[in-house]
Amino acid sequence: MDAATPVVELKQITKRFPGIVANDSISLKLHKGEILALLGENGAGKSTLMNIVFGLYQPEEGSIEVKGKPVVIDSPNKAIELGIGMVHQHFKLVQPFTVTENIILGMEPKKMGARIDYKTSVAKIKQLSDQYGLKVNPNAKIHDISVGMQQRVEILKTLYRGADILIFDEPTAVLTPQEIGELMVIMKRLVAEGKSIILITHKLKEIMQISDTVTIIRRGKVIDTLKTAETNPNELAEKMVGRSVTFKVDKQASVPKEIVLDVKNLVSKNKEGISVLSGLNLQVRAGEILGIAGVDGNGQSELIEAITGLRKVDSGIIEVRGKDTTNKNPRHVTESGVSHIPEDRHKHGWY
Ligand SMILES: Nc1ncnc2c1ncn2[C@@H]1O[C@H](COP(=O)(O)OP(=O)(O)OP(=O)(O)O)[C@@H](O)[C@H]1O
Repeated sequence: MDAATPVVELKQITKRFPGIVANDSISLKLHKGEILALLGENGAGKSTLMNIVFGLYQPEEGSIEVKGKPVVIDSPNKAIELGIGMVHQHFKLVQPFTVTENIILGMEPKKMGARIDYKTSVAKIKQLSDQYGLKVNPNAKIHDISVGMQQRVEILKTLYRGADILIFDEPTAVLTPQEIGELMVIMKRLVAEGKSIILITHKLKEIMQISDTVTIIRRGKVIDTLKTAETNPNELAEKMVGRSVTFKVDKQASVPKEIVLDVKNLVSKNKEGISVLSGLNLQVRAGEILGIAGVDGNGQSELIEAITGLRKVDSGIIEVRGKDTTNKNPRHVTESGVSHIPEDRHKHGWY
């Protein structure tokens, strides 16, 4: 394979679901040592495309070449065999197991009587961790390490299996700003060592910071492929949504009036008895927008569920315009004047 041959080339990939063309004749190329960002709004078709590359879906039309050779990727095992690894947005780790146990899980020898040499695995993981600056302790238990570190275990899992093409699915959604910085450094290190990366995202800042090339998809179609150095967030946003976008909001200072939502000392526990909301207080006044900041998984979803009646709370009070709606059903809450636009409209919405 000469240097100009893409490590992955998708040629006119089409994938249909009932009533929708999720991928419409998509072509793209990933070169060795490159970070290619796949940019698109929710529902644009990014995950479908990457699930095809990772062997989870089969396209109806089109073909794939890996390192210049036509391939059929009919399972994740086949993808791994071809050197393709996926770092999922939702980690697939067993909490009470160690880093090493998680990494070797599923790679046990098929031959009767053959055993995995745990010590050798630890040494190999240590070596990979050092080589790519991952700073992972092979003997740590997953439930004792941070989310950022867990993501690095997922990266190690792909490297351990010999991946040289890594797909990252919205990797920064679960990270703190500091962890995002660290991930960027790791991605740069991976490509410097000869790996190639596809980064699925809709975050323009990260694309500008880290990628070499951007392919924009909208409604299942490739809109454009641009060199990152030759574009800017405005152009990317316009191509992503299909109309001009302004980042400037002319906003007058709000004049908040009476309290319309009052949340007092809210406590809610999950099935394991761990508090997901621990004495939370907030007030929203008429005429104001209240923003809630936080990394995924810190109780935002549970708070929304509690307010909208989808989750029972263990103690505390929720009042809408002075009326107690604590632990009332969603219909009651809706009739009290609360509506909810869910984060994932496919999973929780009705349109
Ligand atoms: N298994 C499926 N069955 C039916 N329709 C699907 C399936 N998977 C995806 N779709 C549809 O295909 C379209 C593309 O979805 P896809 O998940 O690939 O988009 P995306 O760009 O990854 O968006 P997101 O960021 O929300 O995941 C959407 O309209 C979605 O509803």
